[in-house]
Amino acid sequence: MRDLEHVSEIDRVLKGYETGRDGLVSESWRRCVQTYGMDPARPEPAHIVTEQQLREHQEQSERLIATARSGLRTLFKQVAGHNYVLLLADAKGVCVDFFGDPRFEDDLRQAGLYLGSDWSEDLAGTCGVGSCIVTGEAVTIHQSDHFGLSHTPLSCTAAPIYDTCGKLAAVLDISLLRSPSPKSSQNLAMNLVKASTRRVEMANLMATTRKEWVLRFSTSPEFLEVDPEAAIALDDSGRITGMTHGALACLAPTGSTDLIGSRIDMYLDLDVDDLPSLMRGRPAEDRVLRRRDGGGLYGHAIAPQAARMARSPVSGTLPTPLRGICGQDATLSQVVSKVARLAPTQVPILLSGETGTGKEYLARAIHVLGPADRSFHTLCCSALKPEKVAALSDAAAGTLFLRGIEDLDMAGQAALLALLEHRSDLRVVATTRQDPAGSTSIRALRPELYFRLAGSLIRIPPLRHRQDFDWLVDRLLRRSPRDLRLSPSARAELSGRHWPGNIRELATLLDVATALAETDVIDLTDLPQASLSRRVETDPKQDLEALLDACGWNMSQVARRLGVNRSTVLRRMRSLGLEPHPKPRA
Ligand SMILES: Nc1ncnc2c1ncn2[C@@H]1O[C@H](COP(=O)(O)OP(=O)(O)OP(=O)(O)O)[C@@H](O)[C@H]1O
Repeated sequence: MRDLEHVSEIDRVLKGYETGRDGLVSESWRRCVQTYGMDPARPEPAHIVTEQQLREHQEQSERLIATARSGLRTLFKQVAGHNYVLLLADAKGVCVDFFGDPRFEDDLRQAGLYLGSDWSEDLAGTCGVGSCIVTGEAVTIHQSDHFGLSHTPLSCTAAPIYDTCGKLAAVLDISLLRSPSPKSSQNLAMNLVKASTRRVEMANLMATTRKEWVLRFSTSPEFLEVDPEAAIALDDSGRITGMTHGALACLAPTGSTDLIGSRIDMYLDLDVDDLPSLMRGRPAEDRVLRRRDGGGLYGHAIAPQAARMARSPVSGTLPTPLRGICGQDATLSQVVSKVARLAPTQVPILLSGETGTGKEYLARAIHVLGPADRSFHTLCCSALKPEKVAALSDAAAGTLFLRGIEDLDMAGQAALLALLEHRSDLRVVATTRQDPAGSTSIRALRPELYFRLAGSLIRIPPLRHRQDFDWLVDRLLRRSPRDLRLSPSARAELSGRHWPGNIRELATLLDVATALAETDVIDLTDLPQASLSRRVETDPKQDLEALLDACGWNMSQVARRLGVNRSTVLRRMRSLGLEPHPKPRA
């Protein structure tokens, strides 16, 4: 009787009557009859491929099966007690992996819930795997939703697994031989299967894109590191080379654009050089990504394995995390290429430079280039409590970042020494705002500690001495979702300022100017006064000489930077005993 009802319902649906079935089920029934020529009244046995064919299907999906297995085993453990079976089908619908209770093997085999069964829609009719392949969506095909009478006791929930190029690669199906009547009883199964496919895609992306950056997304900071919603892989130029299916919804929720091959800055206000700042080590709440359409989400970047293992970069081919440190500045370029060679080692590094010159920023890049999956521990040396240091004795291996070692008191020094004595797995990157050669506070450090901290000394020049000011301004402007540029006069005004707060001061000023600018061009009037210009104590001769160096001894350029005329520059030079060079220095 029930069989007759089922057949007559399919007949009515085909004639255009509304019977309350889900749209995707009615569509599939139509395909079964009109496209595949199936007859609902004729029971179809399960279609099982030969052993040889099964081997071929398994070989083609070998890598995906290997990646998926541990996730599927975990899922099976969660649902086994409720009599579910798990099938992994390939993109053609053939079951290539299977988890089920061996006690029901005969029943499962008969129902086609077994290795080698072919669940493609054109053979098996409306079913979880087949309909999922046709629609590309997660589906529940519950009992009489099935087209064929032999499948109507089953309840099948299936979700697609996409490869890293966005092509359907497999289907994960969770099925019950017998289930409670309401379809809603399968809502939990639907959530479980969707979460599992997301994780399989994530694991597959991580396994296949080892040489690229991976950027994971979450709409909540709490889940960013434990269960991200989606991820993409990026090459060095910021082009998307791989993705999980959810990335489309995260990056382009309103359009179904193909992400592969496009640049990340089409979707996010993000440059590939910014990726190191999205790595583990900063609180997830601070790793906000701004979408071009105005929305926001949280990002977690994972460095390419090749970059993490980089040994000695050929000049001009800096590892990605260091490319955002400097533009065309001769002094800083040398510093950065030295850092690139030191970074993959365990050598302690002491970074010196005025406040805001980017010492911590560089320290984080060094950390990224070290061994993978290590922690970044920060200690501020000013008023450092010995207990804070002692708390690190059980901390995970990684980088120990010491901010401002000139502020270390005796108790802090003793605690640090004790820590470093037994933690050779903590690589120290320390900073100081003073010149280690001339600083009395640094000279006062206990020598056995100093030599543990100052393996290699790296000096970061102040912003006013850098030749890549324009590059840095443009880089900082790109952080804004607006496409802003500086007018030439505003640029000249900024390049002439003293910048005692260095990059930090410049970044803050640009944030203010961006907020004030009424058009796409930041003009002189949008620039806040140089109110932060509390001049730092510097040697005027050394300062002017460094500026002359930065401008290749071009007087006019120096005059523009200082906001004075050329003759004033010449006068200052003479009064400080500096002679104009006959030709510009390199
Ligand atoms: N290359 C860079 N690109 C973009 N932003 C940068 C860069 N270098 C530094 N910054 C930004 O400038 C600010 C100051 O950098 P950072 O905190 O690393 O300076 P610092 O030298 O450690 O300062 P302090 O000695 O005061 O602690 C930060 O907001 C940082 O994100």
